[in-house]
Amino acid sequence: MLRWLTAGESHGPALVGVLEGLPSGVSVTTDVLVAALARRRLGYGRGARMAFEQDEVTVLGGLRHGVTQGGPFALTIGNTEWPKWSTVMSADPVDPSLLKSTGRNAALTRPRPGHADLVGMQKHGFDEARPVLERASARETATRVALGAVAAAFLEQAAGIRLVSHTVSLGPVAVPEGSPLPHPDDVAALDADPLRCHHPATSVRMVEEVDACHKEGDTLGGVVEVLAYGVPPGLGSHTHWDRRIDGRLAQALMGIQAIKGVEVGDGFETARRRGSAAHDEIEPGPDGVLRRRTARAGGTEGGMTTGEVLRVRAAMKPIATVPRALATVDVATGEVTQAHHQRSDVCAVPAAGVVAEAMVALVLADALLEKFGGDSVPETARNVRAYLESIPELMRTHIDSADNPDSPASANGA
Ligand SMILES: Cc1cc2nc3c(=O)[nH]c(=O)nc-3n(C[C@H](O)[C@H](O)[C@H](O)COP(=O)(O)O)c2cc1C
Ligand SMILES: C=C(O[C@@H]1CC(C(=O)O)=C[C@@H](OP(=O)(O)O)[C@H]1O)C(=O)O
Repeated sequence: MLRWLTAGESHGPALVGVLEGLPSGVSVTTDVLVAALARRRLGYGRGARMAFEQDEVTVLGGLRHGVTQGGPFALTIGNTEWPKWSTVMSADPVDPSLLKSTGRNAALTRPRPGHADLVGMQKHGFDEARPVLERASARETATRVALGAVAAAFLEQAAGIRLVSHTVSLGPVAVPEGSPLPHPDDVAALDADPLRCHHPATSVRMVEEVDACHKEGDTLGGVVEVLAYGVPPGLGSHTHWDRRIDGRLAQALMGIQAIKGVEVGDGFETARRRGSAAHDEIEPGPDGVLRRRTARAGGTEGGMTTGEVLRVRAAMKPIATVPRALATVDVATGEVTQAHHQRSDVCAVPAAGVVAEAMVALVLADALLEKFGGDSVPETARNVRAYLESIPELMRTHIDSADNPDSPASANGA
């Protein structure tokens, strides 16, 4: 079992992450984590903070000379803005006069609709939103991306699984249905695109949409898709609700700030189809192993991966801190007013794609370890191979691997 925990506030000294249950022998370096974090900061429409703050990664445990040791992997990501916040966010009590002098101490009593402010204050008995928003903030997703990069390294090294994510829609602008899916080799090109969109003409329209929104003091949401190639059949289980891989992916994706919907494969569209047009018919492939004619299910059946490309989508609502501030009530005075707003992202959909990719990596790494175990990468890899070879010949299915999604060579057991 793989477990991960994060701690830390948006304007605290650092974020903290622990990944426990990872085998030894995963090759990963601080540079890999830094590169993963840089990807999360990309994307057109992000606010001022992304430009001036850096992610300072320090690995504190579980890694030696670039190879995991089998113990908990622990890291911190320093908030370089900390010196400006060290009084407001001090762990220990501070002199109130000192607090006043920071200029950052105005009580946040005008909760933002769509953010955690009001309900967080109610729930915890706080009289302002600062302690709520500090932890509700998606700054925390930096930690998940760093831990996800370790999980992704394990997936690739133990089982040849590779991931890629992209933006499929932004507000009303969507990639046309039937457009080619990105491949993991496209990650660099996707990261270079302002919206992490695989369809250049749509990306241009998305940039225009962000600009229009920005001009009008508004914000945007959108939909991201994560693809995992090379996933063996049988991760997850049909036997119990909380073992289902689709359920676990949905929980992980819905656990990202602002994600309000998850689809596996064609998702809601599938519900509009007849059964004859909804499922993936099975046929003998030219290479003698079974294939599915279509990829509507998104690589899962019965709560288990099928060997097809795993395809999941997450829908992000528009950013809650709307510059053209939304109506609210000052909970200190009862006055009808506008929500507090200093700065915010117009749109963070490209970043959400990178976070979603990290969450899928963590869930798949957990499921891979559950099925195959292994205290070291070679042991897990050996178990994966032995399992694939054990599947009777007439039952073997093609695995859509990143090396060759349609090649008979990537059929399991071959
Ligand atoms: C990468 C990322 C960046 C975000 N940036 C902002 C932001 O700048 N301003 C904001 O109000 N919300 C932002 N959000 C969304 C809030 O964190 C989220 O709406 C809030 O935590 C409330 O949770 P909920 O949307 O799940 O209800 C961002 C979310 C993500 C995933
Ligand atoms: C700092 C990050 O994202 C933040 C997420 C966020 C929110 O409300 O979720 C609000 C903004 O922070 P602030 O209110 O301080 O400007 C974003 O910048 C990050 O992703 O690293």
